[in-house]
Amino acid sequence: MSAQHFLDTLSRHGLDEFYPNFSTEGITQLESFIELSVQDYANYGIKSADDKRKFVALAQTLKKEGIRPASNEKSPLPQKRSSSVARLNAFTPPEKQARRLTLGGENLTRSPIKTPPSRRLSFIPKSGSPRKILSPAKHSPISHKSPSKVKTPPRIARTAIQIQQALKSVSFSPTKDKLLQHESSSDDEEELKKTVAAPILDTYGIPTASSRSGNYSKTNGNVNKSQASIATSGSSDLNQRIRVCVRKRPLSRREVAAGEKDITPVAGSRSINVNAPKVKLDLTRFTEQHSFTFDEVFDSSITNAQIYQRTAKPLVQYIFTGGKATCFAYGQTGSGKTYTMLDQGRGLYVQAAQDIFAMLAREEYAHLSAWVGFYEIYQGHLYDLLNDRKRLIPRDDGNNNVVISGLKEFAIADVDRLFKVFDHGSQARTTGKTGANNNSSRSHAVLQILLKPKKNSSVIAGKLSFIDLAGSERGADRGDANTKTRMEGAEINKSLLALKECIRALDQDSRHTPFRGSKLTQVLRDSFIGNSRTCMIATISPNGSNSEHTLNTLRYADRVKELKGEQDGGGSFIEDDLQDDFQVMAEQTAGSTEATDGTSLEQDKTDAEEDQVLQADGQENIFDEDFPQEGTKNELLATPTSQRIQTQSMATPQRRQHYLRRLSSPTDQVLNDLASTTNADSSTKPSWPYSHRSPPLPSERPNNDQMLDFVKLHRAQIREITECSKKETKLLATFSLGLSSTQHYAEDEAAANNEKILEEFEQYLGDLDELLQRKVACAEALRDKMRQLLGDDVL
Ligand SMILES: Nc1ncnc2c1ncn2[C@@H]1O[C@H](COP(=O)(O)OP(=O)(O)OP(=O)(O)O)[C@@H](O)[C@H]1O
Repeated sequence: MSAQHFLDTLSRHGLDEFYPNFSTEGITQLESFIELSVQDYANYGIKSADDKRKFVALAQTLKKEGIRPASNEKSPLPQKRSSSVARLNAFTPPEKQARRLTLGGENLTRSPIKTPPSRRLSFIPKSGSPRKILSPAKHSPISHKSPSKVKTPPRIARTAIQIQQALKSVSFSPTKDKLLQHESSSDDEEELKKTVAAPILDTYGIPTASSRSGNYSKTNGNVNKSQASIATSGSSDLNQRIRVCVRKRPLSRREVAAGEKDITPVAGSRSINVNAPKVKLDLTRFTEQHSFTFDEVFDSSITNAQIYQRTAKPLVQYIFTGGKATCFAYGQTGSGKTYTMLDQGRGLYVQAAQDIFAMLAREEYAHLSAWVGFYEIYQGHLYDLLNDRKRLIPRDDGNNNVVISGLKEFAIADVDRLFKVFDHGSQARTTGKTGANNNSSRSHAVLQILLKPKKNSSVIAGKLSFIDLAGSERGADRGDANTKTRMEGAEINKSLLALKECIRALDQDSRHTPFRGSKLTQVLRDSFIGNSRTCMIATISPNGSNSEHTLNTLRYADRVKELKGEQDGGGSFIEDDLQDDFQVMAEQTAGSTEATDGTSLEQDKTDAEEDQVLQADGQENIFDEDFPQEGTKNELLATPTSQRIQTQSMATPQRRQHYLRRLSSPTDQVLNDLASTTNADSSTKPSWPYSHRSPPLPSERPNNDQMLDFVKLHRAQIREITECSKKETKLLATFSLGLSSTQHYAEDEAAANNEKILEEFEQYLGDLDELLQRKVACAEALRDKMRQLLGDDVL
């Protein structure tokens, strides 16, 4: 009986998730399996009574079917495993177990699990059957047609499926494959002998492809030719909710001059392999081969125009149906993110804009106009690239829409105008020189193209965002020399880590997704939930010295690919909101103690330090130019709230007065309104108490959905305001602590300290100002909505 048969049997009984546990211990055949006693099961991660029952039943059935225990001389089954191994299987996620299990000869020897060689070999089928390719449909992450019904198999099961695929397809013989050539050492016999190739591994380290020695060219790359024959050529659905593509850039001149080779052969239109050069401890070189499949893989010869057709174009069409779409590039520095997304003239945004304007020229969309906003996330803060790098604040409008308070948006009529606006913004973007890229983006840049009705520019009828993320690698790897660059790198990585956490949470259907972990994730939130489409383009460098980064990028992309389609906002987020409400209440109760807690004060300090307003570069004023025409005919409403904050300015005393009056006693206001309405016509009972005017027609009254929307918005704003209040309390506590400690200084020390405390005071006021602005923005958002519901003249 073969390992395949064992796995098939487990699958038939719904127990295939345990296969990695068995095979790790060398149990790959039914004959070995039936030797196990019930007590042994726990060692293989079979913990629940139900699972145990199933296994007992399975063993009995097998025995009845005539399966006999393996012969005694063969019985290398460990009677007792070391506790570390038991722990491994009990608590290690299956994909990790699988990874440990299948990292090829090299990694197995390093693994703490000492598996007898014969057992390891039993994992490999004898014959070299042709490799079967996962069908696109099976492998594609989410079908847009019925996302809620499509269930991605849980990782554990998926891993088993992958193993199954591997078992069906793997035709290598480790003994035969021991000596394979390394592409860079073809002329050197000695080197050749020292160089070995491990089987091809997928993301999780599972062998995936035929790696018989015959499939490897003696002189050249290991998998290129063999993989070409197994290429997955079918194209994937362009309209998936989350689409993940990979783009490989060509070798640069510098890399060619340094004798670097392309180690990332593309196999067909959906698969890519990475032949990562490795060195063993004894300095023997070998190649670790990985195989990945995505929705689409673009080889280095593919142009931006071709990529556009397969990535951003479907998103353009989607936003004309009223949706939100995001296209973002992720990858290490110098891998081509900016070139792909925001290259002036060739970037995807240019082609998208051309198509958008072509669509707007159609009669059916004549009522819409296009707007553009451009900002960056640098060191944890948002800066408006079209408005003198003004600090911006992201917030949630209560409908799972991310709104950037204060963002200046410009109406654009054609691509030329967009170029000009973009050009201006690009110059304001933070770039720098890193070890890997002379013109490296040190921030995440977000270019938004919005569709708005011409008659009401406060409504967003479609939104397409292009996000050029900052490089994903560690500062040390970039060869960053100075502290500033390293700090930038740290912040970039913090945000990308937060993004990863969110992706992981979504992937695991976690109850709570930590979108608030960073500004980047706050901004990207609506790309992953609700009525949205997202296309991620993972950019990779092809050369050997970047292989680790390339693998990291591809693994990251693979995670995104597996996001489930059920994350559609809706119910679960309402529940989240409620949960948050309770949390807020609990926190409010505990609020006072928190402020005096030493740990949180320490955190406050860090927060305050992090929040230092960065020196804005002296930018020329965009409004000096003859585009876009600012403020003409009130067309420049950014987000409804933000623009008003800017133009009407809370700073005017009247407005502040008005605002405070409203905030302080809404009930009085309402009662007065009510009284005046009642007095005006005592014979008519006021059916519309908030109104100064005659009651609206029934058709104008808010319906249930609108009221529900309002409640959601209100809840979101309360959350935001509460968060601000908490920060305010911390801010206050930190500052007052510092202030009171000055009283204990001797006179001479006090003078020196005064300077410091003054600085801190300014900082404190600056931070407070920002928090107050955020609160005001919340109140304004609510009022905007109220106006929308009740009419402008009501409030
Ligand atoms: N597909 C490609 N074809 C030709 N040249 C490319 C391609 N992709 C990138 N390049 C070149 O490689 C260099 C680095 O690209 P780019 O600046 O886009 O990298 P990046 O990933 O945005 O880096 P960073 O994160 O540091 O900003 C540029 O000179 C760019 O012109």
